[in-house]
This record gives sequence, C-alpha cells and structure tokens, in this order.
Amino acid sequence: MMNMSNSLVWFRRDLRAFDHAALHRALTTSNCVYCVFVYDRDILDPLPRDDRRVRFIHASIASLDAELRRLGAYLIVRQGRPLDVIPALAAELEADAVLVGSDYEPDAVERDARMNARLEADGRKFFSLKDQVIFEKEEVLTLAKGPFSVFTPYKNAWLKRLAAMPETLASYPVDQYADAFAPPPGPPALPSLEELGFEPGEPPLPAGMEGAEELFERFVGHIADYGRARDFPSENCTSRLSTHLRFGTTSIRHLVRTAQQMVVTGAGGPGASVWLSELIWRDFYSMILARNPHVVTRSFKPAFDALAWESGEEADALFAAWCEGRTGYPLVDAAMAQLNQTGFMHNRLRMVTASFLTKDLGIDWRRGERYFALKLNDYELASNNGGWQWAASTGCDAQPWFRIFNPVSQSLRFDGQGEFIREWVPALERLGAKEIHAPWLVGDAVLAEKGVVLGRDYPLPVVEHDQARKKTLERFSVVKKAVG
Ligand SMILES: Cc1cc2nc3c(=O)[nH]c(=O)nc-3n(C[C@H](O)[C@H](O)[C@H](O)COP(=O)(O)OP(=O)(O)OC[C@H]3O[C@@H](n4cnc5c(N)ncnc54)[C@H](O)[C@@H]3O)c2cc1C
Repeated sequence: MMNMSNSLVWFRRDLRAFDHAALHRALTTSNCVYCVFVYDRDILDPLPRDDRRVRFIHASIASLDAELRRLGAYLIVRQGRPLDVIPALAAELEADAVLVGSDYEPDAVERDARMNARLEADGRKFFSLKDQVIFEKEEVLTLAKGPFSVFTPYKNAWLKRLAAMPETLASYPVDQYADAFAPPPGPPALPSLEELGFEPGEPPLPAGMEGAEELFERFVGHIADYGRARDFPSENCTSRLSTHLRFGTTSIRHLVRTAQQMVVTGAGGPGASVWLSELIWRDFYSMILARNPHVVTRSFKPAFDALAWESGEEADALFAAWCEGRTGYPLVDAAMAQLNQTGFMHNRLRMVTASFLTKDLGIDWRRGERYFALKLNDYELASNNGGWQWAASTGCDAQPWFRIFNPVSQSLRFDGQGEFIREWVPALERLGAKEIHAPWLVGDAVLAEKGVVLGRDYPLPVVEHDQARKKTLERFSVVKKAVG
C-alpha cells in the first residue's frame, strides 16, 4: 500500500483502539492519522429517545476518545449523513485516504460503494479492511470451491483453515505506532446524549473497551461450565459479549485467540470449544448474509416463500400479545419481559419465542425479526435473520419444519424450577415448580391460594399448543414436496 501523508480512520462497528485493522494500517502507512465517528442521523432519527443502544454507543465513544487521548490522539465526532460528512472532512483534513473496517450488511455495502465512488471522484482512496469476522465469505469454501449452507461442515472447514493460517488471529497493534496520530487540538468536546436529541441515561451493560474486558474476564472464569449451563436462562452463564461484538468494543480475534488457547491447553475445560463454536456461528451467518442478501426480505430457501402466514386483526392481536409478553405461556412471556425491560434475551429463549411466534401463532418470521431488531441491544442483521430463519425453518441448516418446540416442555426442561419465570413474571412468583409452567392446568382453588386468578392476574393461553401444531404442519405441507 502507498505511503500517505494524511489519512482518516472512520470508526463504525469497531469502537476500540487496540487490535484494530484500519487503525493499524493507517498508522503504519501514513504520516498523520485522524479518527472520526459519525452519528448517522438517518439511523438515529427514527429511534425512541431513550434507545438503549444509543446510550451504549455514546458511552463507548467517550471510552474510545479517552483511550485515543492516552495515546496522544483524539476522536473527531460529527453528526449527519456519512456520505456528506466523510468526504467533506477528508477534504478539510487533506486526507489521501479514508480507512474503515468492512461491513457486510447489504445497506452498508451499498453505502460504502457510494462512498468509494465519491472519494475517488475527489482523488482520494477508500480502503475497507476485514476486521469484524475471522473469515469473510470467500475464505471458507467447500472442496468444490462453493459456499457452505450447513453449519457443521462449515465449522470443520473454518477450523481447518485457521489451523493452516494461524496468522489470521494475529493482532493489529496500535500503541507502538501512536506517533503517527494527529494530536488533539484541545480538550474533549463530545456531544452529550441531550445534544444528540436523546434522554440522558446509563448504558444497558458495561460499555466501551473496559466494559467488554470486564465481561470477558468474568466469563473466562467459568467458561469450563459453559457447555452444560448455557441452555439454562436462570444460570446467566453466557458471556454477554454480543453487544460488544456488534459495536466492536472488543476484537473477535482477541476472543477467538483466547478461546482457542483455552481449548489447546485444556484450561477452558469442555466449555471453551463449545463457546468457540458459537463464535463460528457468528461468522457463518455473516457469510450467509453476505452471499445471500435476499435473506433480508425472503426465505433462504425459496420454496418457503410459498408459506401463507396468518394475517388480519386476529393475527395482529396475537402478535401484540407476543410482543407484550401476554401469551399465557409463562416461559415465552418471561422471555419477552426480559427483552422489553433490558434489551437482552437469552439464546435458548430467542429460539423458544421465535418458534412460538412462527409455529404456535403462525405469524411471519419477518414481523418477529423486526421486533427483535427494535429491541435487542446486540441486534445484528446477520445473526438475527439467521436465528429467525432457523426457528421458522425457512433458513439454511434450519430446524426441520416438522419439528415444533412445545413451549411447556421447553419450560420444564430449561427452567425446571421456574426461577427465570418467577424473576420476570411477578404475577406467578408464588407458584411452585409443578404449577408455574402451565398454570391453566392447575385447579382454580390452588391458584386462588397463591393469589392468582387466570384472565385477571395472568392471561389464559392465547392458543392451544396441540391445535396450533396441527395447523402449522398443514401450513408447511406446501413446502413438503420441495424439501421433503
Ligand atoms: C431468533 C434469534 C435471534 C438472534 N438475534 C441475534 C442478534 O440480533 N445479534 C446477535 O449477536 N445474536 C443473535 N442471536 C444469537 C444468540 O442468541 C446471541 O448471540 C446470544 O444470545 C448473545 O448472548 P451472549 O453474548 O451471552 O452469547 P454467548 O453464548 O456468550 O456466545 C458468544 C458469542 O457468540 C455469538 N453467538 C452465539 N450464539 C450465536 C448464534 N446462534 N448465532 C450467531 N452468533 C452467535 C455471539 O456473538 C455471542 O456474543 C439470535 C438467536 C436467535 C435464535
């Protein structure tokens, strides 16, 4: 790569100042490196004024600026449309190039193509570098050089490629090249949440690089048990790093390196390799989206576009009950309460609630996917779409269409004592482990003793599972011929 006098690193989903592909490249090839983050008004304007993700980003930007200042640098923060802001700033700073971490979501790909054209017209370069995945869409292929659509062979090929190319995990250091940073022109002048048009408030989880590291260190202390405990929401044993991975406040290479070392040395017990697999799922869905942008609006498998989902007033009422945690199925309602109140939902419960919406209520997965997109702190198009299409059986390597989670069995199996339900559905907190999973099966007298009247304190089930199951099997019979 050419040697540049000035360059501009545009931070997007990589809000950190260590192991950073674009920063490393800029610092090692330019005399003077500027850093910018743009609050994109097209994204911010439609959001609720108390949006939890904006709080997370805002706190992470403060942490990034502080770390850059420790290195003798600073973060320029602007608001507007990146396609206007970035070319103007690059001109103002006389930057030869703008460098970014690659983003694989279809809208971002289109925006970056326009950015590239705009900068090129001004005589500047645009460099997009792999940073947020270990392997991009062309890097892990079948023996016939085609794409994978099933996870396990993809994972095996991914691990094989990593073993053959261990340098893939090498860090992109920043500290030792810090001399090339442009020094701060004055003290920090970051916009407050109010100045951005949002209500003040705390982020929903520890933010910034230090927040990520704190969570990771805590998680590594019990990673050995992850394989067993990860399916039980009340054990709260997963890493909670998804939001940090979404915004790049941690580095995927750093996480994979650590997990892999713990697998090799045995220090991570059986849990470390299971956790590593979860990180590979993230690459898998990123690859699926990048290669199949049609999945954003359509089924991965075209035959499933023929499914006739429920619509109309009744379906709208059922959808509202699902969103608000009023389905009468305690585990589903507890999960939706966790999502609505915190912006997080445990993975097992994402599967249970997505299955309930699509296969018990017969509602289009796209409606659920959009609701999760609004609410999840860690919302990421690739994994959310992949998860929803998995649950709805419309995706690649999805749950077979005739396999339908029973919400009560799931509850008995993964929240046997009802601890998670009690935490999130206070109306049921006095019910015992035998009663809490299906309160409509408990006699009125027993419920009355515990202070619960169904239909008043807690809803009756909005559908009957066995009937819903039959309806779903009929609904999916249209795809039977195509997919067996
Ligand atoms: C319907 C549905 C929707 C989902 N939507 C999202 C989403 O918008 N954003 C998101 O990051 N994950 C999503 N997931 C995947 C998974 O539920 C979350 O990544 C996980 O619950 C986050 O918690 P954690 O960080 O404690 O995970 P951990 O169990 O600690 O896993 C570590 C990391 O691995 C990755 N990971 C774990 N499971 C998956 C998976 N199934 N697919 C892809 N990556 C995975 C995540 O980056 C996660 O942070 C979804 C799953 C389903 C079934």
